[in-house]
Amino acid sequence: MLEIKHLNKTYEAGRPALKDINVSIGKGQFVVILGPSGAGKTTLLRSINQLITSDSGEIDFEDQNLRLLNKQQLRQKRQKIGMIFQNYNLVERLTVIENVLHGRLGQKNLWQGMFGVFSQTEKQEALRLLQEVDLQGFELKNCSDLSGGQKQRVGIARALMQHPQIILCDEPVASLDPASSVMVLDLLKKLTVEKGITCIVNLHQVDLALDYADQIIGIKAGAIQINEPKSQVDKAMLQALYDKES
Ligand SMILES: Nc1ncnc2c1ncn2[C@@H]1O[C@H](COP(=O)(O)OP(=O)(O)OP(=O)(O)O)[C@@H](O)[C@H]1O
Repeated sequence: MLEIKHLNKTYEAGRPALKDINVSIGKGQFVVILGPSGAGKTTLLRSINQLITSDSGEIDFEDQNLRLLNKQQLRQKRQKIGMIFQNYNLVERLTVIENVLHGRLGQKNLWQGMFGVFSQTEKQEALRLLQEVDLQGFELKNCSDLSGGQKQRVGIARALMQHPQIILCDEPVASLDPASSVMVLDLLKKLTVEKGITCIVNLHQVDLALDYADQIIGIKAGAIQINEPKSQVDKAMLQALYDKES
């Protein structure tokens, strides 16, 4: 469902951050991107929905190369690609339900967006999604009053409000304690299994990658070093990925 072909990216005056990346990702897969700090994980993830502009190559989704779309076309495709972030990217002064409804902003015109015009159906869906992420009763709390794990679950509900086919997760558990990390990753895994949503997840924790991934992409110095189903990934491959010498 997502094909990345010959993708390259060099930041201004830097060495290449992505070098000829070729990856194929199937529907409903839980894909973990691993690699040392500075390897290019965030650049790869954010290049998929064009938050970072790559230099060449293809990102094929629904038979279209996302790199070649105009603004309007890209806006439509981005609706199908949700994103969650290490720092949650919520509007802290707004309530939980308002933040979830923001997942629909991409489908609103400027006027509707500015005045927060949401239908009864959308509000009911937001309530249902908050139940799904186990946050019933929190609807009217301000996001600033939530724990990190709760904030990340609001972020997931907001992404689901878009009806995404893919969710990009940029270090979603890096700021969370172990119990909250498991809760968030369990939830993401459930989305892949039960809804067929593809989750592409940058992680620093190899143990969690091995617990949750269907496919592991290992990236080092901007190049793919591992691209395998988890069952094919062994300790030596992971050691080499993080080894400074190899
Ligand atoms: N905006 C930028 N301008 C210039 N160079 C950048 C920029 N963002 C990233 N880089 C460089 O690109 C390379 C890849 O960075 P990236 O953030 O993608 O790595 P990463 O694997 O996500 O790292 P980490 O695990 O530390 O978050 C690094 O050498 C980094 O310094």
